Amino acid sequence: MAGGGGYGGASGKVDYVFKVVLIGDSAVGKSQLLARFARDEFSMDSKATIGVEFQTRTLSIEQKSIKAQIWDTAGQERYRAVTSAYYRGAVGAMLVYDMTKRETFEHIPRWLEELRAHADKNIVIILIGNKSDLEDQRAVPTEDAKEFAEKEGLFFLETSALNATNVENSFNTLMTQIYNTVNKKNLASEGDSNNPGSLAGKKILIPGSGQEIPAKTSTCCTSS
Ligand SMILES: Nc1nc2c(ncn2[C@@H]2O[C@H](COP(=O)(O)OP(=O)(O)OP(=O)(O)O)[C@@H](O)[C@H]2O)c(=O)[nH]1
Repeated sequence: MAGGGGYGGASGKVDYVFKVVLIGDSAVGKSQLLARFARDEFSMDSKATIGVEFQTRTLSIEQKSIKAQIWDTAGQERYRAVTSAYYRGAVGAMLVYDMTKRETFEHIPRWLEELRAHADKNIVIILIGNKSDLEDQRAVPTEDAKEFAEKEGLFFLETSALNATNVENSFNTLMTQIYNTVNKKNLASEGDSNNPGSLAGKKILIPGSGQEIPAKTSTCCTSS
């Protein structure tokens, strides 16, 4: 397991830590979306992920410092880590397919099923159609994905890790929605409890993350 610091958040206090998981078939671009978001990097000869890795980046949402802890695992079954451990504590998920490969979109319901079986029921989910730079090889019409996302109550965006289109936007959308959900938890009793698809006003359980954590005065190891 590898961890890392993201850019833009090296100092100062962190108000919240949100764990987000990336899931989807092998080679859809999960690792490269993470590399683009956490380090603003991209690699064409990206290796298949083995096991689990995570990276972090700190964002500012409504004057709060939010650390996104993004977990990436293998799409290939034989390299996958223990599923329930991967999902434990996750408050957000990116469900990724490759818009040039129809079967990766057709497998999305299976990934959603796994997610719903293992993750907190109030987890915020965004569906991502990656590789939008390859428009001439498109195999999944935007409308099909949009319709699916609406039916399942997911956010949806098409991205390109290669040219960075919508990568910031998709992580920001997810983190902002998680923040809003956590922020509104005190309104749970007034919330829309008749609508099971709605996260608004519902309490979200965040074991080990997402809670307000005390400000740190300093962290280790400044070199001079
Ligand atoms: N053209 C294009 N290629 C991409 C994009 N994102 C990723 N790729 C390429 O797609 C291949 C697979 O990307 P990865 O990020 O390793 O895929 P993954 O989903 O993490 O794969 P696993 O680790 O096996 O689950 C690599 O060759 C990437 O360079 C993109 O937005 N556009």
